[in-house]
Amino acid sequence: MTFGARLHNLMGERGPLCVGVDPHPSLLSAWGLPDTADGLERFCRTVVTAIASEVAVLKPQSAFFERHGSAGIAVLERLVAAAREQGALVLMDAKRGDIGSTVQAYADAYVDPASPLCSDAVTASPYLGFGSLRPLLDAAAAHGNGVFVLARTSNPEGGAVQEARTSDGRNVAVSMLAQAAVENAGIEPLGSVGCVVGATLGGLGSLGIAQGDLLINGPLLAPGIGAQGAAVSDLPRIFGAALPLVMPSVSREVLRAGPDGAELRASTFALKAQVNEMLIE
Ligand SMILES: O=C(O)c1cc(=O)[nH]c(=O)n1[C@@H]1O[C@H](COP(=O)(O)O)[C@@H](O)[C@H]1O
Repeated sequence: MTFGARLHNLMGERGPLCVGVDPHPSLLSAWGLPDTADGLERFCRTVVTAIASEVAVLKPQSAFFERHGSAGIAVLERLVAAAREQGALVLMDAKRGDIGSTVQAYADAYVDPASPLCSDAVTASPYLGFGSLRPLLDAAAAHGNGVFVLARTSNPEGGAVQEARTSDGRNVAVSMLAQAAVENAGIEPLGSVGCVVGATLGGLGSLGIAQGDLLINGPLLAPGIGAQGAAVSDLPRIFGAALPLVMPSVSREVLRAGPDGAELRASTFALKAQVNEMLIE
């Protein structure tokens, strides 16, 4: 089954909330854990036990594992396996991008089942050109996995690049959305090439993005809720008719509830309820 189909089904069963696994040093400390690979392992075990059977997608942020070197990567490998055992899809937040020949190696690492880091999907930066991601898009499709391409990121600096105009007059973010839509054209029930559009953006009009540009027939990852200042209630204004494609993504706002597993679960349920309510309205 394709990633898009698996995600579509699971979003229907569990709701669209994606929880990010971002073991910041400050969070490890707040949880009473050491800033070591062992601390990381215990952090991940708690998160998986508490919520991996409740959310559609867990999104580990690779950087927080990489900073612990090979021992951290080993923890990440175990996290991927444990989360999937609980039925969650894993979106590896690695934001990789390079020339095509190197992107092939990232494809081997993140979307090929022969790799211990293979995930259901991976985030990718298209800022060496959308076409440079071709080996990753092709490998993901061949293995039934997905790719999330950065379009308009949640950080304030993103606009300087992503709102720049391309030679055809569209802005860069819209051009990325349009190219993702081409990849997903005609695929039922949902394509496997997602885009990232921050939940922090206020109104799209001022960004040169029309709501119709968001109808890419693929998932829209919307980070920025909680710690970056956006709220679930901002989503309808930003996404409008594209709301059914949106996966709101939250890391610190949920993780702060730890280390108690029951509180972590309660914080996740509270956010899931907010998201479901917003979808019904
Ligand atoms: O690809 C992402 O997930 C991402 C894209 C983006 O535009 N903004 C963004 O914050 N993220 C990631 O989403 C997570 C946000 O974490 P919190 O701000 O703690 O919820 C981090 O891991 C970011 O790297």
